[in-house]
Amino acid sequence: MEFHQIEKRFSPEALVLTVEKLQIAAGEFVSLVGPSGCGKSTLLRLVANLDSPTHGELRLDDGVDIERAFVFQDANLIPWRTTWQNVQLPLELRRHLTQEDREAISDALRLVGLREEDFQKYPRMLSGGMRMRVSLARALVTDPHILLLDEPFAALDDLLRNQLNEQLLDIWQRQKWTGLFVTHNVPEAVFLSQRILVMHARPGRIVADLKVPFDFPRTSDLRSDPEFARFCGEVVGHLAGVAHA
Ligand SMILES: Nc1ncnc2c1ncn2[C@@H]1O[C@H](COP(=O)(O)OP(=O)(O)OP(=O)(O)O)[C@@H](O)[C@H]1O
Repeated sequence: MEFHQIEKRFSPEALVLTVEKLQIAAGEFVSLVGPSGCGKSTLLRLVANLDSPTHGELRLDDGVDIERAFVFQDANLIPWRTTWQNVQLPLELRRHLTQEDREAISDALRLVGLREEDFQKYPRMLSGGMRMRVSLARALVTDPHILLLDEPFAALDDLLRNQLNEQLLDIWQRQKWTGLFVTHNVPEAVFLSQRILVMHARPGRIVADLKVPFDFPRTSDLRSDPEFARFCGEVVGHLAGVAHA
């Protein structure tokens, strides 16, 4: 994925996002952190092709039909559809379902930690964490090359967020889609990512591109490593505009 001199304006006088040059390799997991209004969601929407740049070029792999899936903070499930039917939706919109599709739905649901007894439940019968798992399964079932996640776990408590972070990382390690993850939570960004892009507002721009210095696989123990706390402090410094040594 390559950004070349991208600019996004919603009106001629307001430059919302500017990205001179940015490259993200296939299979990378990158987080975007920054204050409210700095253009994180706008950047994701450009990659998702839900919006287009005012200027510049955003290139995805040449000649390949890039499958993109989006997960939002709100699970956005259809209330009158069961768990299974919600996850089936993106496949059903494309084609007549095959046995292979049914297996893919079952695999996606199990991968995110849902059990067979949950498959026929309606969203109102599920907890917030389970609804988010369904939303994640609905994105994964399309076998995306790029997974765009816009604060997917922001509404969940810390314990559940940590657990879902560990599962997401585990899924990424198995499937190796390219992950673009927006969060306000610095430890979450550090735990998940290989790279963190720190953004500032007015105009929205990337001010730091940080390599996260921890190996994979990562386990929950990493969060209590003093080096983890130190690196989180470094990211916070960049957010505040104070570069750390
Ligand atoms: N469709 C739109 N029309 C006009 N302005 C918009 C539109 N979408 C976003 N903006 C503006 O663009 C700027 C960046 O918005 P964006 O949602 O990308 O920020 P963000 O960093 O994701 O913020 P948050 O962390 O609060 O979600 C904001 O000033 C916002 O008001």
